Amino acid sequence: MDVYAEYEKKRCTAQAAVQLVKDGDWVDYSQCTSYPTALDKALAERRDDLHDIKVRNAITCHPVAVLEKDPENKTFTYNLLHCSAQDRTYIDAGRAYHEPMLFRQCGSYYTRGYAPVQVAMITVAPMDRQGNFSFGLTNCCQPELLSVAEHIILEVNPAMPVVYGLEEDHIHISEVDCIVESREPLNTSPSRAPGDLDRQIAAQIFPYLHDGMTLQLGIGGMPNALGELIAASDLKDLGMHTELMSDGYLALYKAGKITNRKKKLLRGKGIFSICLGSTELYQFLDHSQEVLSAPMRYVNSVETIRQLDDFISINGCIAVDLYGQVSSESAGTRQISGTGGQLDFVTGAYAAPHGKAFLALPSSRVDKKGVRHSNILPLFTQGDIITTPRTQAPYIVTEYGVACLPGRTTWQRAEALIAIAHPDFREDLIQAAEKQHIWRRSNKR
Ligand SMILES: CC(=O)SCCNC(=O)CCNC(=O)[C@H](O)C(C)(C)COP(=O)(O)OP(=O)(O)OC[C@H]1O[C@@H](n2cnc3c(N)ncnc32)[C@H](O)[C@@H]1OP(=O)(O)O
Ligand SMILES: CCCC(=O)O
Repeated sequence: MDVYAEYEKKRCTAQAAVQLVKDGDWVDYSQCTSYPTALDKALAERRDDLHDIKVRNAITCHPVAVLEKDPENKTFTYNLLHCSAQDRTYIDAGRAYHEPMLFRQCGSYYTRGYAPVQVAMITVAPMDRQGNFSFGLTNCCQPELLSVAEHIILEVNPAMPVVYGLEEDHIHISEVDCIVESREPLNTSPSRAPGDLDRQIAAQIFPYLHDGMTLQLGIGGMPNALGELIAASDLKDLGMHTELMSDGYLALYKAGKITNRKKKLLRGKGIFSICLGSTELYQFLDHSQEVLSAPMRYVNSVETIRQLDDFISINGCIAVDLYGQVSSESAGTRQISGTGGQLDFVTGAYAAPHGKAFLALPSSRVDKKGVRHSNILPLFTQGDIITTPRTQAPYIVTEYGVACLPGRTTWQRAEALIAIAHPDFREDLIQAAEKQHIWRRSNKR
């Protein structure tokens, strides 16, 4: 096959490519940095001649053309596997919907037929001489999505780095319907910079870290603060096995902290599944032999993580109740993010020899009226979604300390969690624990 002739045959404008979309279709934008910006704009222009188009995506970094062009959602329904700050604005306005998932299972929703896809539109790197397009920054569920899509449109962008993968890391031109060339800017990080509170929380986790461990850092300000702390520390020979590759890891690579030399699995290689950060991070990954991508079903699999000795997982959460139930994705019924890989990594870290998972949160928050609320609650009553059940609750961290929950009774949990609650709320929490019959007379006050 002459791959260049094939390329010319399939190359077209975004407007021509989106003619593949038909009434009633599910259109999948994949996730995060593979967002097809030019195709999204072209699809939006078809608002008046299409009907009932369901678009699926995750972690949107800028306004979505199909929603901006269709303010009454007459044609397009937007569905999200994981939510960013941008996505929250749409969900809050009743203009988008969450699709709950576990990241390690997300690809199987496609292959088992639960998540239909008529048209997949993804951004990839330019074609190589063999006719392959690298998935670049988003490996994620790309293999499964592309295996079931009835039509595949590639948005080829020279800004997308070529990222080598463990196994599936590209698509061949023979499998593609249309190719659209684009120079749209890639999505860059919407992640929050760390503040003082994040640094205080990160400092509580720091004593648990040691040379040679393999690290998974989640999304949010606190994991970024921890990255800063480690970069400035004496720790050495760390490994990277993470769902999300972020600028926190770039800082660790630049500081020489990550060598992957001590990893028990894939020694010498850092592994990720999706990447979101700065342009500098994307350039760092281009043709890297040290950092490889892999599908989410591999990276987040408990079977994989348990082979990593000394595995430490650190993620953020929103609220915890005195039973040890953790909500990391909603505030009441307000969808904030998603389960993402949290439960995968909590489960995997526990299975790994010497593994530990930390879920971190500020002990309280002050609302817009200046009123302080505890993030450690007697019990959840407002419809909050439980991301990590109490049976899997790991180490919970606030700026006041660390509560280790596995193997602890209800009264021990209540005591450990109240000890790391904001001091203004501890007495109320003790009274609530007494009423809930999870406070023992000999508990400390
Ligand atoms: C990389 C991997 O491998 S990822 C695997 C792990 N995945 C996960 O852990 C997923 C779940 N966790 C998360 O998504 C994040 O860690 C979070 C949301 C818990 C924290 O992330 P941060 O960026 O630090 O959150 P931040 O403090 O900026 O708050 C995010 C939003 O939640 C709201 N929020 C946070 N806490 C509360 C609360 N207690 N009550 C009400 N709202 C709250 C904030 O107001 C903000 O909303 P807005 O931007 O619309 O105003
Ligand atoms: C991009 C991070 C997704 C997750 O929280 O798992």
